[in-house]
Amino acid sequence: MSYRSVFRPGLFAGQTHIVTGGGSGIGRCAAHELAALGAHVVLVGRNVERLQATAAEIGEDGGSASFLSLDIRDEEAVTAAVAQVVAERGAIHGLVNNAGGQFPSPLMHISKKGWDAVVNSNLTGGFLFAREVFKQSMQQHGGSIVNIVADMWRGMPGMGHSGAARMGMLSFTETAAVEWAHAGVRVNAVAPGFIASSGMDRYDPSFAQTVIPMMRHYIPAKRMGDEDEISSTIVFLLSPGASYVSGACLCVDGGSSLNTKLFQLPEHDRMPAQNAFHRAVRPKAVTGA
Ligand SMILES: CCCCCCCCCCC/C=C/C(=O)SCCNC(=O)CCNC(=O)[C@H](O)C(C)(C)COP(=O)(O)OP(=O)(O)OC[C@H]1O[C@@H](n2cnc3c(N)ncnc32)[C@H](O)[C@@H]1OP(=O)(O)O
Ligand SMILES: NC(=O)C1=CN([C@@H]2O[C@H](COP(=O)(O)OP(=O)(O)OC[C@H]3O[C@@H](n4cnc5c(N)ncnc54)[C@H](OP(=O)(O)O)[C@@H]3O)[C@@H](O)[C@H]2O)C=CC1
Repeated sequence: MSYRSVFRPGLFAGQTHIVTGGGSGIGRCAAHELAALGAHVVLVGRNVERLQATAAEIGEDGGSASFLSLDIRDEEAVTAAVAQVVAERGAIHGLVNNAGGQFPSPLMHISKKGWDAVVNSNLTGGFLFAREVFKQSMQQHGGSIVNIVADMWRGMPGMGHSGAARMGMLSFTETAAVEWAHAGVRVNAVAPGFIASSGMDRYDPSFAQTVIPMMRHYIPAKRMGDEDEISSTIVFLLSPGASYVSGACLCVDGGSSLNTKLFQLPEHDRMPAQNAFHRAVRPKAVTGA
C-alpha cells in the first residue's frame, strides 16, 4: 500500500482546537472525536459542571481537554479567552463555532429581548470568536473554522429568529472564507437537520410531544440524525482532507432540506447510522424515556 491517506490515527496530534458549546450534545461529541484524533480540545460554554464532566470523560479516554466558562455574547470575555488559550497553548489550529440555540415561537410573539438573545447567540457570538481567533492566532499561523448553522434554507418557520441568525452566519462564513484565505484559513459551515442530540431535552416537553414525532415523516433517510454524524463532518472540514474546501456549507440532514413534500417518501430503515460515540446519550425527548 503506497497511498498515504490523510485520515490516520493522530491526525490532529499537537494541535489545539476550540469547541464552543463543547459541554453537551453535538459539541461534546465533536470534542471527543477531535481528542480521539490527538487534538487538545478547549471546551467553551456557560455551565461549568457540563464542561468539567466532558473534559473529565476525554481525560478518562486518554485524550487531552481543558475548559473555559463564558458567554460567547460577551466580547471582552471572548477576547480574554482566546488570549488565554494562545498564552497557554500557542497557535489555535481549529475553531468549532457550535454554541447556540433558540426557542420555538411564531414571529409575532418574539420580543425584542428574545430576538436579540437568539441572534446574539447564533450570529454575533460566533463572529466574535472567529474574529478573535483570526486576529490572535490564525492570521499568523493559518487554521480552520467550522460554523454550525441549521436547516434554514427556506426560512425557519416557528424559529424565525434562529433562521435569520443562521443565514447571517452563512454569509459571514462565505465572507471570511474569502477575506482570510490569504492567511491559510479555511472557513466552512455545517447545517444539521433534525439531530437527536441532548439539546432536544432543553425544550419544553410539549415540543418533544408534538414536533419530534413528526420529524421523520419529512426526512428521506426516515430517521433523525445522531450527534456523531455531525461531529464526523465537522472533523472532516477541520482536517487536511478538506484542504481545498472553503466557504462551503455541508448539509447533514438525511436529505430533509431537499424534500419537496410532494414526493411520497417510502418507509424504510435502510440508512445506517455510525454509532461511533461510545458515550452517546439519547435525548429523553426522542426516546420518550
Ligand atoms: C412549534 C413549532 C416549531 C417548529 C420548529 C421546528 C424546527 C425544529 C428544528 C430544530 C432544530 C434545532 C435544534 C436545536 O438547536 S437543538 C438545541 C439547541 N439548544 C437550545 O436551543 C437551547 C435552548 N434555548 C435557549 O437556551 C434559549 O433559546 C436562548 C438561546 C435564548 C438562551 O439564551 P439566554 O440564556 O440569554 O436566554 P434567557 O433564558 O435569558 O431569555 C432571554 C429572552 O429570550 C426570550 N425567551 C427565552 N426563552 C423563551 C421561550 N421559551 N419562549 C419565549 N421567549 C423566550 C425571552 O424574551 C427572554 O427574556 P425574559 O426571560 O426576560 O422574558
Ligand atoms: N440538534 C439539532 O437538531 C440541531 C442543532 N443545531 C445547532 O447545533 C448546535 C449544538 O446543538 P445541540 O448539541 O443540539 O444542543 P445543546 O443545547 O446541547 O448545545 C448547545 C450548546 O451551546 C452552548 N451555549 C449556548 N449558548 C451559549 C452562550 N451564549 N455562550 C456559551 N455557550 C453557549 C450550551 O452550553 P451552556 O448551556 O453551558 O452555555 C450548549 O453546550 C447549536 O447551535 C444548535 O442550535 C442546529 C440544527 C439542528
